[in-house]
Amino acid sequence: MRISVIGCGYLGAVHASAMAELGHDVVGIDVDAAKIAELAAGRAPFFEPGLPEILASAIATGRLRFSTDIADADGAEVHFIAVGTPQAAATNAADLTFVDAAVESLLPHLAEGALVVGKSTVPVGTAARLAARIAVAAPHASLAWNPEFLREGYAVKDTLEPDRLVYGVADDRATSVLDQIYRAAIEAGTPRVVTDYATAELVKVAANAFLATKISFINAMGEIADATGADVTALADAIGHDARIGRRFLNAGVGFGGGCLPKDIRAFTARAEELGRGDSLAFLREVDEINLRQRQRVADLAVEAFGGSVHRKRIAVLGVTFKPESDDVRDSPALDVAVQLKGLGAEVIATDPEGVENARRRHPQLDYTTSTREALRGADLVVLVTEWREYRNLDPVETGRLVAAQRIIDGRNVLDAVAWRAAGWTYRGLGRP
Ligand SMILES: NC(=O)C1=CN([C@@H]2O[C@H](COP(=O)(O)OP(=O)(O)OC[C@H]3O[C@@H](n4cnc5c(N)ncnc54)[C@H](O)[C@@H]3O)[C@@H](O)[C@H]2O)C=CC1
Ligand SMILES: O=C(O)[C@H]1O[C@H](OP(=O)(O)OP(=O)(O)OC[C@H]2O[C@@H](n3ccc(=O)[nH]c3=O)[C@H](O)[C@@H]2O)[C@H](O)[C@@H](O)[C@@H]1O
Repeated sequence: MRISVIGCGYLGAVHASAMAELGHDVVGIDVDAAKIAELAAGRAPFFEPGLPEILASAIATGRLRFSTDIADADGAEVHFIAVGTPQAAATNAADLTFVDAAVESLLPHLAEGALVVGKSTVPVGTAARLAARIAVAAPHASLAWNPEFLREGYAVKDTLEPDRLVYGVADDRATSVLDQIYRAAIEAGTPRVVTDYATAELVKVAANAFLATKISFINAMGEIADATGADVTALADAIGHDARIGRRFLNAGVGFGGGCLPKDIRAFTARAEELGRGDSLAFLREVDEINLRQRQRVADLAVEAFGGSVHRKRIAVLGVTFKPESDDVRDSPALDVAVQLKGLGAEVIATDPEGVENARRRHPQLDYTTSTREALRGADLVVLVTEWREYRNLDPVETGRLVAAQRIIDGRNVLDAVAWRAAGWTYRGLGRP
């Protein structure tokens, strides 16, 4: 099928490449000329494992092009909307400016029978509003909402082999068009839920709200464990054996960040309030607060480690991205901790295998290095906040030779506390004795 993908960020660039990989004829469109120049040259503008390979192979087939000109969407049968929906500047609500602008810009280019397919995460009610707009301005076209569940770091696999497909549609034709697009996944037995717009929009935010709640739940248990000498990791293992609970997303630590979970739970809460159902999602405020407390807790542990002040202490912060296998620093707990410590007067040296460039752009006041050894050398304290494999595999004895003082805070509870203590380190985890 002929497809356009409007918005080529973490979601859209992967989606465009994956659709071409599946055999469709795709044009990716973005207003960011630098991003489009990179993509058109076959280079991924951000770190995402597997993307460079499918990008290059799809471009080589001639089935994938990139453009800054919305007119290049002309003639496509399906137009995916994959632009950002960040938190609005002054409120918790989602900023829909980009979605609205993308749909407006598409209207003159919609061919007879074209299907606009929303992938961006939006507040419930957005699809119905946009469908009404399309019905007036381009009545020969229609709309579906097809939320995306990919995880950064696994985006290519998640796009090609999704857990499930969700279609929010107003008619059967939209379902059959989406079935053609996702034929390979459907033939592989991927569950598919066909529903209305509102349910499809809600499925997406409900899924992220559930994941965020699961993480904050275990972090709340971690706070209680801290107060009682219990071990939250053993607790998570034990409750995780119950198949109804499950062990995934029960890793206590510095908490969740990124371009999605934090802003999605806030936007969901804001939307519920607009709908007069604020009470139903009041618990998500608590989920947010528990989450933000973990960042504070790591900073507090650092201060505690020096008996009350980090002033002029050299602190190595391992990790700046919101999670490993990504260069994304949006709402990163790791970067937040580094900035807090710097603000308290510490000499922070932050390191990350992929995120330094993005972090430096946001927080130029910090010192960065891409070398773990350089970060560790002479440190009075080491703070592990993003669990890249390289940091998980650090050898406590060898690391001990690099630092000035053997103090470590394991903000992700991924190190072997016994081994680190045996090597002479003062080890602190979160919710672990
Ligand atoms: N990043 C992720 O892992 C996932 C993101 N989502 C959702 O997908 C949406 C996009 O997220 P990301 O890709 O992370 O954001 P992003 O910020 O990386 O990408 C958005 C892109 O849209 C472009 N854009 C903005 N206005 C435009 C316009 N009028 N026309 C063309 N391009 C325009 C921007 O230049 C940018 O490149 C959000 O709603 C997000 O919640 C959903 C699932 C996964
Ligand atoms: O809507 C989105 O954009 C996406 O948001 C998340 O994906 P992502 O943000 O890429 O990352 P996750 O793997 O979900 O991790 C989110 C955050 O939670 C943290 N986390 C995760 C798991 C855990 O047990 N503990 C924990 O603190 C991670 O470190 C990270 O900061 C969802 O997992 C995706 O399904 C969804 O599509």
